[in-house]
Amino acid sequence: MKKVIVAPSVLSLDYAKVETQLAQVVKANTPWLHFDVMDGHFVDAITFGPNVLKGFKKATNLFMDVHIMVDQPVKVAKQMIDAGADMITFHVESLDSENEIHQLIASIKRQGCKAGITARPGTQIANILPYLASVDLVLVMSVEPGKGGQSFMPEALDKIAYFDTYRKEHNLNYVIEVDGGINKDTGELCKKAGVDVLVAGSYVFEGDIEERIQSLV
Ligand SMILES: O=C(CO)[C@H](O)[C@H](O)COP(=O)(O)O
Repeated sequence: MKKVIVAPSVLSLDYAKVETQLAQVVKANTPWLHFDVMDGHFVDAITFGPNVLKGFKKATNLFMDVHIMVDQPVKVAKQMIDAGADMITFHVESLDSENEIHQLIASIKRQGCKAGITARPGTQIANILPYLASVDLVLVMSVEPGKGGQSFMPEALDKIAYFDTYRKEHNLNYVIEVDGGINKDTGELCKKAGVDVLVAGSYVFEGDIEERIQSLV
C-alpha cells in the first residue's frame, strides 16, 4: 500500500499536555502538523490564530499545514504566513469571484508559502477545477468543516479518485489531502483512492499518539 504523510490536527490536542503530546508527534516521525483556524463566522467555532502557530513553530520544525475556515482569508492568510505557515489552504466559498481566488493563490505564493484550495463537502467539484493548475494542494473535506470527531463522509473517496485522475490526465502535481473522520479504516480507503496526506485529529490524540500515527502511514 502507498505511503502517505500524516498531518495530526492540533484541534484535538490536549492543551494541558501540549508539550508531551507534541513530543510524541515528533517521535512518530511525521513531517506535517495541521492547524484548523476557525473565526466564529465562516464556521461557528473559534479556534486559534497566529500566536499559537508561532509557539508551535518555536517548539518544532514540522511543516506547518494551515487550513483557514474564515470570512476574511486574505487578512488571515497573511497573519498565518507571518507566523510561520508553510501551507495555507483556503475555501473557494470564502471569496466572491474567481479573480479574487486566483489573486489570493498568487499572493500566498509570493509571500513564500505554498497554497492549497478546498471546499465544503456540498460544493461542486467544478468550483475547484479552475484553480488546480495553480495550487500546491487540494484538500477534500470528508466532514462539514467546523469541528473534530465527526464521521467520515464516504463520498469523499470519489472526489479523491477524481482529483487523482485529473492530475494524471493534466500532468499536474498538486498534493491531495483529506480531512475529517480519518482512522485506520477510512485512511486505508483514502489511500486506495489516491490520497497523499491524511489529516487526523481525534483518532491520533485520543489514543497512543505514536502508535496511531504509525497505523495511518
Ligand atoms: O478541519 C477539521 C474540522 O473542520 C478537523 O481537522 C477535522 O475534523 C479533523 O478532526 P477529526 O480527525 O477528529 O475528524
